[in-house]
Amino acid sequence: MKFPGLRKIKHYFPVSQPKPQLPSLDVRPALDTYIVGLDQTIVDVVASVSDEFLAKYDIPKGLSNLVEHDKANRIYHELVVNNAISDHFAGGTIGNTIHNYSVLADDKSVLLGVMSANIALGSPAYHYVCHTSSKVDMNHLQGVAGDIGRGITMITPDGERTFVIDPSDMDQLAPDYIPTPIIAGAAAFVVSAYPLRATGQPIQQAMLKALADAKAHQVPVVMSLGTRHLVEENRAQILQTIHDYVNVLAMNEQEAEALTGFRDPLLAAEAALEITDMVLITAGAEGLYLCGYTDERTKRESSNPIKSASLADFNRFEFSRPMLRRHCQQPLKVYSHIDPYLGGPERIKNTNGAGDGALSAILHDMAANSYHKQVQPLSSKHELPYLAYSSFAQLCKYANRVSYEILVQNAPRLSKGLPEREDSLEEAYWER
Ligand SMILES: Nc1ncnc2c1ncn2[C@@H]1O[C@H](COP(=O)(O)OP(=O)(O)OP(=O)(O)O)[C@@H](O)[C@H]1O
Ligand SMILES: Nc1nc2c(ncn2[C@@H]2O[C@H](CO)[C@@H](O)[C@H]2O)c(=O)[nH]1
Repeated sequence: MKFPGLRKIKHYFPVSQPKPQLPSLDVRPALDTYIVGLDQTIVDVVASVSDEFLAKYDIPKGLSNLVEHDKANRIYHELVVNNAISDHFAGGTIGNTIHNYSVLADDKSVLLGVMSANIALGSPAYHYVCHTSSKVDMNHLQGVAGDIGRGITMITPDGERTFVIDPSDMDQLAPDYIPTPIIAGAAAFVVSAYPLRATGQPIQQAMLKALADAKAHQVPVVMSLGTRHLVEENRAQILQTIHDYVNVLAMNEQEAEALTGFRDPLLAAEAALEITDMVLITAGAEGLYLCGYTDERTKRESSNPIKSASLADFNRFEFSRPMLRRHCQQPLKVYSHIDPYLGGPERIKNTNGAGDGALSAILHDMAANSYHKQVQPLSSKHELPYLAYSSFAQLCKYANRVSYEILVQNAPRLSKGLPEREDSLEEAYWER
C-alpha cells in the first residue's frame, strides 16, 4: 500500500513493514488490504466521429446509450470502413476505477463480472485482459460462452465522448459468483448504477447479493451513477438503492441534478447527504466537490480562504476527516471544493474517465485508512471510526490531481501512477 497522494507533512505511514508471507497475486482476505468492484465487463472501442455521424444514427451526445446488437454492428462497420477506430481499450466504469486504484495504491483489488471462457486473439476479452493491471485479481470472474460487452466510444472534435453499448454477455453475472468472504474482507465495495438498467438480467441479482454482503459485513459501499439518462430513467430505484446500501456516492453535476433536482452542486450534495454519508460531485472545468459528515467533536477549521456560494462559508470545516453519519454523535455536514489542478491541461483531447479517476483516489485513501488501522490500531488517527485517512480538503486535492493525470494520459485507465516527487505539486500547488 502506497501513501495516498503527495503532501508536505506525512504522518508515520507503515509502508515498509515486512510481509509475513510470500507475495501472492490472489487476494487473501485475512492478509491483504484490497477493494472489490463489480462491473459489466466492457471493452472500449475508441473512434473519432463528427457530430453529423452521431445525428445520422440518432445517438444522444455525451451519454452512454444501450443499443441493439445489429445497430451497434452497423455503426462499428461504418467506423471500420472510415478508418476511424484508433484503439481497443479495457473499459467499464468500475473496471477503470479499480484498475486505477491498483495503479495508485500499488496494491490489490478484485474484479467481479464475466469474462469469455475462451479468449481468442484480438477478441474484446483479449483487449480487456491485456489492458488491466496485474494487481487486479480476476480469479473470481464468471466464465461465459460469448463476448464481453463492447462500448463504442465516440469522441467528437470538442473532446466530448458518447457511448454506444452492445451488451453481449456482460449482464450474465450470476449471484453464485459473488464470493461473500472476499467482499467481507474488503476495505470497500464499489459498483455503478449501470446494472440497474439491465432489467431482468442475472447481474441485477448478483449486484443485490454483493450489496447485501457488504452491508452485512460493514464494508463501505461506494456507488458511481454512470450517466445522466440512466438516473432519469431509473431514479426511484437508484434512490432506494442508495438509501438502503450506499455510503459514498460519486456522480457528475448532470447526474447530481437528475438525482436531486438541484443543478447547483452544493445544494445537490446537501440533498444527497440525507440518504448517504459522503458525496463526490465532479463538475468538469469547475473542478470537484467532496461533501460528507464529521462529528462536531472532531471538526477542524480550514486555513484556506473561506468560500461562499449557494451555501455560506461552505468549506469552513474542510480540514475534518469524513465519518459515516451513524458514527457521529452530533453529525455536521462538511463541504469542500477544488478548482481543476493547475487549471486543467492545456489541451483536453478526451475527458473520458476523469470522474472515475477522482473516485479511485478517494478509494485509495479509504483503503489506506483500513491498512493503517490494521497495522497501527492504537494510532490517534483511529480514535474515532473515520471513513478515510485524510481530510475532505486533502481528498479533494488528491482526486483532482488524479483526474488531471487521466486527462493528460488521454485514457480512462492510468498506464502509470503519479510521480513520486513533483516539484510543481510541492511548490506551486500544495503550498498555495
Ligand atoms: N475542461 C476541463 N478543464 C479542467 N479540468 C477538467 C475539465 N474537465 C474535467 N476536468 C477535471 O476532471 C474532473 C472530472 O471531470 P468530469 O466532471 O468531466 O467527470 P465525469 O463527467 O464524471 O467523467 P467520466 O464519467 O467520463 O468519468 C474534474 O473535477 C476536473 O478536475
Ligand atoms: N459498466 C458500464 N460501464 C459503462 C457503460 N457505458 C459506459 N461505460 C464506461 O464508462 C467509462 C467512462 O467513464 C468507459 O470506459 C465506459 O466503458 C455501461 O453501460 N456500463
